[in-house]
Amino acid sequence: MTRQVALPDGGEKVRAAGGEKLLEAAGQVRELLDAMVRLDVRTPAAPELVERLDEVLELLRVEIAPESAMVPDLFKDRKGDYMDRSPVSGALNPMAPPVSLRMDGENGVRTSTRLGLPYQGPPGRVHGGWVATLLDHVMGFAAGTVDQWIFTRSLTVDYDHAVPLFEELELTAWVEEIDGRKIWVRGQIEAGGKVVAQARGLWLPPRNRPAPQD
Ligand SMILES: CCCCCCCCCCCCCC(=O)SCCNC(=O)CCNC(=O)[C@H](O)C(C)(C)COP(=O)(O)OP(=O)(O)OC[C@H]1O[C@@H](n2cnc3c(N)ncnc32)[C@H](O)[C@@H]1OP(=O)(O)O
Repeated sequence: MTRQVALPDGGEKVRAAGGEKLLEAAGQVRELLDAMVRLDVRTPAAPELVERLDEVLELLRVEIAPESAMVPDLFKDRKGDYMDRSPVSGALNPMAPPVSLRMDGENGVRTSTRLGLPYQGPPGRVHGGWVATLLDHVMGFAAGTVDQWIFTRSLTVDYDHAVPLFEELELTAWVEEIDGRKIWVRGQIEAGGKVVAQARGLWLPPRNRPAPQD
């Protein structure tokens, strides 16, 4: 198995393919998500919001692909386009903060991000599930192989301190050990120069990859 890291390109390919406006729209929906969790329940803007969003959804209903068309074939399709829709680093997925990754030496990846209110768990802190998601994602890329999919088999997270909202978070992940198919990875999140969460995990490719056709 070739272990080679391939990082998402932050929407560069989407832009090159003429998707500039769609990226802009994804940014607007991201802003909308943030606005939704900051509105008062009795906001007088609600009726108009419903009406306008209804119009937007009507516009999209004729354009969107069926769900099944958006699920890549595990053994055939390339990962690149799919990554633009990822819930963590997908430039086109408004749920994604998004997190854009860069290399950190030969065996690691690094990123920084800042999470707002849609990601709140305990007051002022990032939801623990999202802490694990961020680590899982960044560690998955550190483990990444370009020639096939790779899955998290085990992930143990230590929540050492609060992971704060509204502050720059530094995420790093690096390969600790490779043992045949098994890739062991470590990851951590720092805030204000202190490690606030750390993780260790095991990544594996699927076992039953079919033989190449030609
Ligand atoms: C441009 C794009 C690039 C993209 C890059 C991609 C990055 C994507 C980033 C996104 C990231 C998002 C990430 C996601 O969202 S990944 C989504 C969440 N994960 C999954 O869905 C995975 C579900 N599991 C499986 O599909 C299978 O289990 C897999 C395929 C992983 C392995 O099935 P396999 O058939 O191989 O069998 P096995 O599972 O029994 O076990 C295999 C081996 O492992 C050993 N073992 C297990 N646990 C432990 C343990 N705790 N300590 C020590 N050892 C442990 C175990 O003993 C065995 O060892 P051995 O007997 O073989 O010696």
